[in-house]
Amino acid sequence: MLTESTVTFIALGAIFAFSFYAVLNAGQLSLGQAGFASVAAYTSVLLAPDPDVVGDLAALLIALVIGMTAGTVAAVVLGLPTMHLRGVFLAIATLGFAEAVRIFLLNAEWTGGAQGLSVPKIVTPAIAWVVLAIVAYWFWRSGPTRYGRALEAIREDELAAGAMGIDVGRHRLGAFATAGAVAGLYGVLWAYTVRLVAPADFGFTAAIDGLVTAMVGGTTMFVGPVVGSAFLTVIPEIQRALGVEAGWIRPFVAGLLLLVVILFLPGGLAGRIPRRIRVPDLDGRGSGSGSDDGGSSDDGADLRTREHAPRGDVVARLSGLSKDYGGVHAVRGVDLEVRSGELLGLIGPNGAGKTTLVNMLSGLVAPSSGTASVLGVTAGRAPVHRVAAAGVSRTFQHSKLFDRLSALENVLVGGHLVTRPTLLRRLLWLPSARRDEQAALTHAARCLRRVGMLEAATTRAGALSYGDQRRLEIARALAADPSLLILDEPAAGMNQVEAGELAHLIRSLADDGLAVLLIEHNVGLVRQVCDRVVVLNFGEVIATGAPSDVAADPRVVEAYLGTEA
Ligand SMILES: Nc1ncnc2c1ncn2[C@@H]1O[C@H](COP(=O)(O)OP(=O)(O)OP(=O)(O)O)[C@@H](O)[C@H]1O
Repeated sequence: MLTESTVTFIALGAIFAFSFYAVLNAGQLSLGQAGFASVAAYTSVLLAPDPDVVGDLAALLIALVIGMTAGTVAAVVLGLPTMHLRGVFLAIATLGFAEAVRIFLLNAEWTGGAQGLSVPKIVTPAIAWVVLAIVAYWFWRSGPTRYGRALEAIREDELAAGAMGIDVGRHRLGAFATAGAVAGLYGVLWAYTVRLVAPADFGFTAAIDGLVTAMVGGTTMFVGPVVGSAFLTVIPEIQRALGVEAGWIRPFVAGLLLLVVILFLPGGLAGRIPRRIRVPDLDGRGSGSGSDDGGSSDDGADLRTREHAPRGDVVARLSGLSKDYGGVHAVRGVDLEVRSGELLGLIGPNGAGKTTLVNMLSGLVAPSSGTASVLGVTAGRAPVHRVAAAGVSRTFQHSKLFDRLSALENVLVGGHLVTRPTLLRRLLWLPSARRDEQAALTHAARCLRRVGMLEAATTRAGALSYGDQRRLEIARALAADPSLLILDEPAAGMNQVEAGELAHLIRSLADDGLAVLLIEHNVGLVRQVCDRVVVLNFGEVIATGAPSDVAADPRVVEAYLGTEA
């Protein structure tokens, strides 16, 4: 039989685990939650009114609000200087913060030192579970929103998320602040459950406990923390029922479970629950069946969500653009214009500087000298998500898909810039949020259909064939409704039939009025589809012109195509 306190502790453990889930779901490993919880607990215990004066429930509610605010403020104050840190560096910095808070609380006089401060017991199992239900509701409703998907995209591939127009820094700080707020709730509930707030309860062991609970439960599904907490809290009960008294069994089993989860269940226990996403019925005949014919059934006009420059207008102007890496001149003094509706091929031998050039165009790499003006934005000065917002979308030489998300979810993230935020409206259950989510889904499904991949909508991106992954990257880039689409070796790894279909697709995109910059080693494909070709060699433009003229240029033949034979 579960005792009343076990039931309460399952809820508290789950709430604390949610504070880890909040950041792990966005790909950040923070161990500062115990610090946020203790700041929240002490602040609320010191500031909240006496229950004898205002009543138990009112006192607890005020304490929870104070605690949540204190936790959020602590997280933002810590997050601002540490958000550029990644992985283990962030973990160490946040752990350092939590330890500093603990040592301070231990040694300050007004905190009662190691003895702590006594607190009235107010929290009942019902209260703990109501708070848990509210926290779980937040994560349940926020998951399938534009915001929730952006966080998952950052977790899967931060660079690609930025290139889709997601402000990575702001979203990471948002996740961190959420972790602070939830840890704050936990700190207050803990204090008003155990009748005490003392530094020992918010040490390293507490942080690891929260992390293990979140990891074991699962960090990709909102029920994970509840599953993890129930599992780990119940272990001692089972032990007791079996008559085993050893106190080391729970931490031992927890450690073992963490090992098993990391080795065999990277998504945790709840990760085994399949994610469901309904593919919109685009033509009233089921999810794409019969219409998935490689892109002819959805013309470009259907995917338009914003105004574009008229055909022939310059969308990108590069002048004297150069990039040096130490002594390596990757790109040297490139002058180039790209126009709307033009399919421009960029070719050159390995190491010629093609990727570096498009990385500068898309804002990923700052030029050493020269300027690149792209759709009104100066590349190198604007962060990558601003360049994307201006209308630049791209694929990458090495696939940068969000592997654990389905094909449809990948494309939904691609539509970040052209869809409306739905988080607050979904929390309030407003019908307009449902309509907007449905519109985003339909847009994503159309993009998938455009590249002939609607039938793979629910397949995990990581499980797709190489050729399909390349097409999915194009669909994801198209979902942003770009004015300039940069394709970095899209045909790499494709067979001849697939490359032929791809050529047809790329040509149709330019015919729809898009400016397409195509980097490709497949010279046949470039000659077949491009209006104009630019050849780079050792970072310099050695030829520009119609594909047939460029192919006949002796410098190109020598530098790139080898001998004339
Ligand atoms: N981050 C970097 N640091 C140092 N050198 C770099 C970096 N990125 C590129 N380079 C160098 O710059 C040059 C151009 O590289 P880049 O990847 O742009 O060429 P590429 O034409 O795209 O080649 P490939 O066809 O093989 O992809 C190469 O000599 C490369 O080693």
